[in-house]
Amino acid sequence: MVTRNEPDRWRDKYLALLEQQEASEQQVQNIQTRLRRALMMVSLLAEGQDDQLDTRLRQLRDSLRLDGSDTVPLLPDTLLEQLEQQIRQSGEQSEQQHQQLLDFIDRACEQLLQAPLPAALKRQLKGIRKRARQWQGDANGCRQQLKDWVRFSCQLVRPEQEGDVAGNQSSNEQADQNGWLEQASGWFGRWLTPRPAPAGHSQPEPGFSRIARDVTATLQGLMQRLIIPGHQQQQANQLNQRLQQDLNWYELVPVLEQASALVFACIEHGQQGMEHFLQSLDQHLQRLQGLVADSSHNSESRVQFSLVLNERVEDIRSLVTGGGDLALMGARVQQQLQQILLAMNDFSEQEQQREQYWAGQVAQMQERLQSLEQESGRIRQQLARQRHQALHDALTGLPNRAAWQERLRRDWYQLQQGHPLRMAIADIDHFKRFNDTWGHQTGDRVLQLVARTLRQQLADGTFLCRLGGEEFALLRVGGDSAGFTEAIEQLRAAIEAVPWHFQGQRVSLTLSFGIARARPDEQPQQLFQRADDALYQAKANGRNRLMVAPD
Ligand SMILES: Nc1nc2c(ncn2[C@@H]2O[C@H](COP(=O)(O)OP(=O)(O)OP(=O)(O)O)[C@@H](O)[C@H]2O)c(=O)[nH]1
Repeated sequence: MVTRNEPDRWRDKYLALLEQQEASEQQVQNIQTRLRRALMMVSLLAEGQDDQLDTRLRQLRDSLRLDGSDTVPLLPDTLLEQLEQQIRQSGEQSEQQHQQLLDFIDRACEQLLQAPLPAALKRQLKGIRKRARQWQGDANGCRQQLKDWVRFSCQLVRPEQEGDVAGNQSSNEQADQNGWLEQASGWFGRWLTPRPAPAGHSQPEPGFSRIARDVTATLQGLMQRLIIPGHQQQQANQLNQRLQQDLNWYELVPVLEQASALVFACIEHGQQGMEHFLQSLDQHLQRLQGLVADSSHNSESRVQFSLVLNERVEDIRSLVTGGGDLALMGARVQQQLQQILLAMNDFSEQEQQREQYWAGQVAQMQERLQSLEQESGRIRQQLARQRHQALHDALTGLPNRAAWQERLRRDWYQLQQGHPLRMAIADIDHFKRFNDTWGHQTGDRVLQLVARTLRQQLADGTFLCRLGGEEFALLRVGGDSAGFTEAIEQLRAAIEAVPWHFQGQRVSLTLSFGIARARPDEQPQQLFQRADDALYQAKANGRNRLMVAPD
């Protein structure tokens, strides 16, 4: 067996160790290279979170690249410390940002839940909000939450690309949601999607110009509902024509301006009309107020109504002059008019009741008046009858001595006025013999026949009465003495000419007369006395004659 010497053995051992060292160095080199690459990649991965951190990472990468050797780079302590501090701060900031993001999603969900969204979308929103609260402090959860939120937002904008947004929702809910989404996504979609540039424009037309169709439809609806005054009609027609054409976004602003000007003009016109109406209403109410005030002196209800009307009219006047919101003003005026109507109804009812009461009173009064009239007529007739009886002789029907006195007073007044007055007293000759011969009743009958004959013969204007017994008296105002004497003579002759018969016997019946003309300076009894004296003379001279007293 060959044995190696000691030097060879140590040389072989050295060479083996050298190879082993070279292999180890190579391995370290490989590890360093891999570590450097890993560090580079990690620093690149960590970039983009914070500006200061990015700066430190760039410095780190520069340091890693600096020597270009395969040796381990010498990283400055300060850089490592700064990097460490920066990473700590960045972590805290990242946590804060995640928290803010979750808070924001939470608030946004809260606000969107107030919107009239379909039930399925609301459920989805509630899920997002719930998870946002669960995943606080969890970066992965935060990212997941952000993803959910973005997906939900995409559904609002383009649901057709996201498929079934509500999962197991009912067909009704689906229809409801689709309707809403169609409207919402259509609007957002049109807003966000640009259209090719119109001819003559280099820029594509912004997507929001598509909402011009919605604006046009809305404006057309508005135009149909507007009450357009005559002087604005032309402007309205022009606007309608523009709206019928396809508007582009360049025209949108001027059309909106024109529409708003028209709306303001219509509102202003309506307001002026309303103010004019209110003013004329005020004038009418004032007149009504005046009428009621004029007739409100005697009736409590009228005074009350006048007060109410005053108050309401003042309210309306302050509304009219106060301006303010037109609709509110109109509503208040209507309210005041309602109050006036109620007051008028009350007033009218009270007036009706009052009129009914007074109509009843008037009817009663009329009834009483009628019965009073009948009563007074009856009394009048009775009085007339009594007066007639008081002033007439019951046997002959001629006026009596009382009537004679009354007539003499009246005619005496005529005498004092300058009219001549004449008197005649007549007495039946030997009347006593009628009573004595044929009885008292025959005497009465003689008195009646004489009275009737005298009355028949007497001319108008001569007053005849029975003074009592068989004595009659006559009075005449005016005329002359000869005429009066002749008239008396005719009476005498007429009585004498009557062929009187009593119990088959022809009987002579005559009258004697005494005549006198009144003197202005004498009294009625003096005139009577002179006439009576003349009668006495006639009797004394043989009866059946007349005697005239000297004037
Ligand atoms: N039947 C009747 N007789 C009456 C009435 N009033 C008076 N006498 C009567 O008339 C009569 C009047 O008579 P005298 O005064 O004497 O006069 P005379 O008989 O008319 O005679 P002379 O006058 O002188 O011509 C009396 O007998 C009375 O009773 C009466 O109303 N009826």
